Amino acid sequence: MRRYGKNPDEDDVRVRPNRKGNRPRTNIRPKHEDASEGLVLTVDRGRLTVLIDDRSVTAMKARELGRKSAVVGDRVAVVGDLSGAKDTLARIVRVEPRTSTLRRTADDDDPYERVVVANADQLAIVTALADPEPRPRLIDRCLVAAYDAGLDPLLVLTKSDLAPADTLLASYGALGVPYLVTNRDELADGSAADRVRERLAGRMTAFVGHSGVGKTTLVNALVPDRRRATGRVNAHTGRGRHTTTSALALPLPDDSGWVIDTPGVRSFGLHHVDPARVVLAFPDLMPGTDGCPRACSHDEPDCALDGWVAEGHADPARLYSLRRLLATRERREGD
Ligand SMILES: Nc1nc2c(ncn2[C@@H]2O[C@H](COP(=O)(O)OP(=O)(O)OP(=O)(O)O)[C@@H](O)[C@H]2O)c(=O)[nH]1
Ligand SMILES: [Zn+2]
Repeated sequence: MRRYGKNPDEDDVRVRPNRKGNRPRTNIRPKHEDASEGLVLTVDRGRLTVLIDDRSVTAMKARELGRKSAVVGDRVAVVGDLSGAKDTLARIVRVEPRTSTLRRTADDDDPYERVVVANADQLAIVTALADPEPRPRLIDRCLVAAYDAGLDPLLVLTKSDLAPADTLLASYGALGVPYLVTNRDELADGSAADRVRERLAGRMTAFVGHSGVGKTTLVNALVPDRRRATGRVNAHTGRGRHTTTSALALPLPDDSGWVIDTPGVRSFGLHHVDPARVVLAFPDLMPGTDGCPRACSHDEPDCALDGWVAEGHADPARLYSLRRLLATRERREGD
């Protein structure tokens, strides 16, 4: 399996090495020194909305980018008509190196990776405590994706007015994932948004969750002028509805960070995940992997972690949690 972007400095472009060496790649890319820097706010059918200074500019990929894609959160260089006026179309000539790349596949055996967002540093995993019922496997999968991409996870448990959070929290205790619990009253009086906002300060946080968990309600509470922001974006993409069909980056008030709302997910395929990166999120277990066979998945009989933990070097609940996350890749139920 080919892997991409495991190195945060690595580009997302899928260039095959020139094995034959008969056609050296030349750098024909014009310099575009006059290009302006922008941030991709959303993507809709090949049209990207890019924030340049304070303007939303509609742009498309320049041909020279080839198969390289620009996704929400990408920093890009843009040329052409940058006025943001109606019916203008600028060109994206460069995608800057990403600090992170959150990916998913539709299914675990689906090799087609889609990049969900670029440059996020936190993943808010939104789960309702009821209506719809929490789906721990989906949470685990999102956690694995976050760890793989190097994003800090944040668990946001909504609708605690409908069901208590203790059972779910107990099963995540050993993982040490930071969490917040919100309910309807706190949404109404603004305290839910205030508490969530504290965790978002200065960060770019992608919100993921199953449809109906209250993600949009929460994001709207965090970004009070969202309706205006989405309205503006829609004007440029020509889309009349404001359903979340593409990820959308929204600035938090007072320049205090970015929220990226993403469409509700039913599954989070992990075909692309490298187990060796998941264990990096368990620094307390890392020394125990020294005795592992080469390319150990840490979920196999020869894994040295069992013996090491049995010797008392780490909390067995931590190894159990790691194994649970690693095992979530093997399941095929689609969640
Ligand atoms: N009881 C209760 N209902 C809530 C709470 N938060 C949101 N809801 C309701 O849950 C329903 C779904 O909320 P949305 O914000 O649309 O859910 P979503 O996750 O954005 O769903 P998609 O847009 O389909 O991805 C709405 O009817 C909300 O009013 C909560 O804390 N308590
Ligand atoms: Zn191992």
